[in-house]
Amino acid sequence: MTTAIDIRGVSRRFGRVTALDDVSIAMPEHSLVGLLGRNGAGKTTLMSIIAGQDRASEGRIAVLGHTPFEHGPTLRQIIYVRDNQRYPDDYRLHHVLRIAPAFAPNWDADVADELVDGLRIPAKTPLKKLSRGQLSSVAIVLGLASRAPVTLLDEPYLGLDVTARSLFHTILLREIAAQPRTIVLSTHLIEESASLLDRVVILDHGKVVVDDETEAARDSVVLLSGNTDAVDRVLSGRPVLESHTMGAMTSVTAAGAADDSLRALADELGVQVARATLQDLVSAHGAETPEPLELKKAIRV
Ligand SMILES: Nc1ncnc2c1ncn2[C@@H]1O[C@H](COP(=O)(O)OP(=O)(O)OP(=O)(O)O)[C@@H](O)[C@H]1O
Repeated sequence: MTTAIDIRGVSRRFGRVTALDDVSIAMPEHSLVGLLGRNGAGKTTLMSIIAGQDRASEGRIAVLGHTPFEHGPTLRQIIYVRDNQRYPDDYRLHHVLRIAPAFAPNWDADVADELVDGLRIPAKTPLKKLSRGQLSSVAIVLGLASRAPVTLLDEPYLGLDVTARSLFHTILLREIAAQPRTIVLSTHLIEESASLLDRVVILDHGKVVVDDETEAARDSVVLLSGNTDAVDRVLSGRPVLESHTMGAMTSVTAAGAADDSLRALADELGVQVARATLQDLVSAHGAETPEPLELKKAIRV
């Protein structure tokens, strides 16, 4: 498996803020990677470095074998569309569509036209007057019609209506099949994009806390719910990432797979065992460290 984006020991500091802290990730070629995590986790900072628009304070990065920063041939292989893309004041859609092919050697005008129609982007309105969702639609046109070998989509769903999101998914999947590419997609609409993602990277406080295939990542934790004492017994010392207690009942997201012995004990004690959704996983890794259940029980007494 070839690595398209190779990130080794990357840190990025802004004054006293450490936005990325010793990040190492190998993103395989032609995979669709979800870059997930809480607000401020470091997703945009990492995308900017992959896109060659920013430099790491430490560490190194290779995109298709080269450091992207100020390396023209590599930059031409990358499209980066971000949530706050800015355009000159007088720009309308046709300006962007005319200029884009100069920056995107694989530009496909038919894909662009199909998206412009389907997403109902107004042609005559200055871009600075477009609604939030319409601006996201322009970014999606650029992101998909560029057919760039490395496509970075930062929050592509912001403000998009449900029909537009569905069209984006359909064309994204069709486009990947027609011309495979490595895609990094950052979003907070996790369940909506979960079925698209081959892999997930979850950042928290600038560190990688999950980097795995999506299904394996979901199986790296287990959800338990039931009587607090019974849940505590089933946990048998497993680390708890997130917990909620209401009265005598507790639900937890705990580290580790749901093996046979856990299931047997849970069954015996009347504790429910469930598989985590991707959203459960992201939420758990972004949660503050919960108090031990022992302490919760003590407080209740
Ligand atoms: N230019 C900058 N100067 C100072 N701090 C910055 C700068 N850019 C980012 N940061 C800080 O770095 C951290 C990571 O920010 P980043 O934008 O990468 O997060 P994010 O995961 O994309 O968040 P969100 O989901 O809210 O978009 C935050 O604490 C942010 O305030």
